[in-house]
Amino acid sequence: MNEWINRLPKIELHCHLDGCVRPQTVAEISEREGIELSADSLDELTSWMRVPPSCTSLVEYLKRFELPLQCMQTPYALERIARELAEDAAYENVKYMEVRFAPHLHTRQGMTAAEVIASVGAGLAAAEKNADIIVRMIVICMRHHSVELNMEAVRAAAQFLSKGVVGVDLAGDEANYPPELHESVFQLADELGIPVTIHAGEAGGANNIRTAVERLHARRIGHGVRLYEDAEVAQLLRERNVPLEMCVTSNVQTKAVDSFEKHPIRLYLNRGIGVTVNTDNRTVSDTDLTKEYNLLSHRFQFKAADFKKVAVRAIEAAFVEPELKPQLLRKFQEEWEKLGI
Ligand SMILES: O=c1[nH]cnc2c1ncn2[C@@H]1O[C@H](CO)[C@@H](O)[C@H]1O
Ligand SMILES: [Zn+2]
Repeated sequence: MNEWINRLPKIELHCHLDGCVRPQTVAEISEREGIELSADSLDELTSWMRVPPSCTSLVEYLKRFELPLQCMQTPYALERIARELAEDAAYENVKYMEVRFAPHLHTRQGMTAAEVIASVGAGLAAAEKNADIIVRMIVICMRHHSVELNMEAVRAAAQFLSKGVVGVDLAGDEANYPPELHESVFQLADELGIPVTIHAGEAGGANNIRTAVERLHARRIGHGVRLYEDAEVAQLLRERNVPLEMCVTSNVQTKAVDSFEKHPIRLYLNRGIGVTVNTDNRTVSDTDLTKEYNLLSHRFQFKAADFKKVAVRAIEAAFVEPELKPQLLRKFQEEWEKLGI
């Protein structure tokens, strides 16, 4: 571990709320709400919430969200989990973060999508009061949900624009649900003026990245690991200035790449593709942003200049109110100066 990496100012654009729940919090909420969990100890619970080393696909990876979701069905739970995630990130020196979640995965006990968003927003706002961090929300549409339900999610997101929500996303099983199924959903998002990011090129090919940009209005791409398959799509991203939200540990676990050695993050950075560094899911992937930065330092020869470059790119690509960006950039510059980099 390098001490200076701990102290680097950080920014995260791709982080799922339900993939980042503290196991201890799941234990306490299940106790409080009388939810029966099939784990006898905190260690066992923690191992159920993490992806096993044997994971072979995104579909298998996605099964790990069922347990935390059982404990994310009330305003209390959502508010607390959101606050804790923002506090955990602030502790790592994350200065700006976008937290994403699918409102319709949290309606099992009768909450509406708007109530879900309001609860998460309240938790994030509480963390902002106590720590030096700005946090915004991205509303996720799920690939296996109907177009109608996803349109409802987009309309709910629109209600919270400039009240914490800054974008919408499409997530879930990419291999079985191609992006074009939800073209009309993101057409609506565009009409409502909501910025779009789309998970693509993770469990599907580079063609999904093209579809996301050309037909679903994506301004950023979640993962985009398989961009290397098609030089024309890479050129499209450069021309339109569309960056990738890369999550190296998660990408190896879901087998978007076979191994760390084969991960293209360094290649993309060298070739002028916009690269940002993210965790995806802190608990499910057993990581945090500091671990990801250390991984990049040790396995991908990331130096201070590279970390600065990805941070500047992430500030540019952030969906936050544009007037906050100069202030954010200044904060990063001050911290870099303190570190002498
Ligand atoms: O890397 C990913 N790729 C695709 N879908 C994901 C990934 N991580 C999480 N989710 C999905 O997004 C939902 C809402 O947060 C999670 O429940 C999970 O199903
Ligand atoms: Zn993701």
